[in-house]
Amino acid sequence: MTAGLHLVTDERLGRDRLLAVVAAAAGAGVAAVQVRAKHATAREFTDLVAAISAAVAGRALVLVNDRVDVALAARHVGVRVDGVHLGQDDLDPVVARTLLGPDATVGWTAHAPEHLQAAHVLPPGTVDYLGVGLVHPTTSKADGPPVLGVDGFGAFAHAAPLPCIAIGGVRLADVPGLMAAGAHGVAVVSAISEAADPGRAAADLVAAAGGAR
Ligand SMILES: Cc1ncc(COP(=O)(O)OP(=O)(O)O)c(N)n1
Ligand SMILES: Cc1nc(C(=O)O)sc1CCOP(=O)(O)O
Ligand SMILES: [Mg+2]
Repeated sequence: MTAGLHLVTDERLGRDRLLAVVAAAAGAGVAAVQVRAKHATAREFTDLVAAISAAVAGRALVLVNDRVDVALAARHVGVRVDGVHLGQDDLDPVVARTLLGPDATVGWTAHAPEHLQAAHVLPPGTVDYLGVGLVHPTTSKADGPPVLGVDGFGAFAHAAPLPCIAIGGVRLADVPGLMAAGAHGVAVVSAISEAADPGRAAADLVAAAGGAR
């Protein structure tokens, strides 16, 4: 179930703080934890996915950012991994779906009209949701896509053939407007990871994004 709140892990955090944030967010009812580690080796990334999956302890989906090979490797050694979130430069989602199987969750980034065209011609059942941003400027991703604003997100979501998760600078105050604009859910890094009480922040965001799973 991909609706609701997604926590995307913050690569700026040390490992102990990161695992504490993930555990608190899972306890607060996030729908998914997406493991994002742009500078890790395949082995480091697989180890991190294992540690995060243990911290989640079955309370949320565990998704791997970018790397189908890492998702498969973690599964191979017995780690619960539910799927992947792929960008436009990552493995083709049709191939990812074939490799991961029909029960996996596959998310895909879309932020331009041509990405919507590509989503429209996907075989049914290939991608579960689209990640759409930026809603607002972000400090969590260098060279992010253009800012859409809440209204721009809503227009994009209404033209999309799949449920859309809003991402990029999303704060608690944005969530009601995004949900009203047609969001299937929201994804955040900073709004949880930078909070003084990540569990409280996650619980408030979960409630605003439609409640616990
Ligand atoms: C939910 C969600 N939406 C979009 C993204 C961005 O993915 P991508 O374009 O692959 O960029 P990186 O995260 O890999 O830098 C996302 N991660 N999650
Ligand atoms: C990883 C990522 N992808 C984005 C996109 O729009 O493609 S925005 C983003 C980071 C979002 O972090 P924060 O909640 O701290 O703004
Ligand atoms: Mg990516």
